[in-house]
Amino acid sequence: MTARTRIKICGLTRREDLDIAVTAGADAIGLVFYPKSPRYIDAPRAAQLITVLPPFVTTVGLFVNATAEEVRSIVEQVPVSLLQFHGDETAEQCAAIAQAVHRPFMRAVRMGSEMTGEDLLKYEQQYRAASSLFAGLLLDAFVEGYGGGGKVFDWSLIPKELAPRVVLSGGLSVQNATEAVLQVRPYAVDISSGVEQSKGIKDPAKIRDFIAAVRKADTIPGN
Ligand SMILES: O=C(O)c1ccccc1NCC(=O)[C@H](O)[C@H](O)COP(=O)(O)O
Repeated sequence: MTARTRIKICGLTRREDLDIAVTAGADAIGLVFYPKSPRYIDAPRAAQLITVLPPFVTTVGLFVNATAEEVRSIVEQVPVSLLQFHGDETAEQCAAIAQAVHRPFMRAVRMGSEMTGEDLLKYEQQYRAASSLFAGLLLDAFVEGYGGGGKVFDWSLIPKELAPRVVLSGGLSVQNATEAVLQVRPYAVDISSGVEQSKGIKDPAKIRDFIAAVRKADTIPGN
């Protein structure tokens, strides 16, 4: 029996999309609190959206270069259980904000071509040393606008020893989901544009097909 790859569906803005994601088996949902994103959701709408969330689904609040006060204001209105820092925040800034709002956090890494496996291992070590609230790295492609770009990066950059601790993100889709899981065997996968009809509007069939493709990979023994 292979491990069950966790699944995060990011950039949700509508209740019908959240219902579909949860029913299809998503383990986490991502709410983008970055005003410049086409998937941006404000705190009142986010709070309303997740009132229907059942237990055992992680709510991830996504921030880009937000201040501690901005994060605190959101967390006071929206019961997010995990923070995702997706901007240029330092380890110390992530640690301080996470500590201030008493939430664990993921650090998104924008995987430019110069990033090496060694760099990733050092990065993880640096964040673990900075905070006991550090929950892991989310590896995303390097795109303009910080994220949600629908672009894949070179998965071979991910050290085998690190793979079981990372969230693989960036340009995942129904078409490449099985291949991504079989090649990387990540702890989790994260997707946004690959399951959309348009930015911020998810596609029910793509969500269901993506989750099915990940589940199919989980049944295939291998590396
Ligand atoms: O989703 C966005 O619009 C976004 C904007 C700015 C920073 C981060 C953003 N999304 C973060 C995510 O975790 C996305 O799921 C991740 O970048 C992957 O997106 P995609 O390549 O579209 O699957």
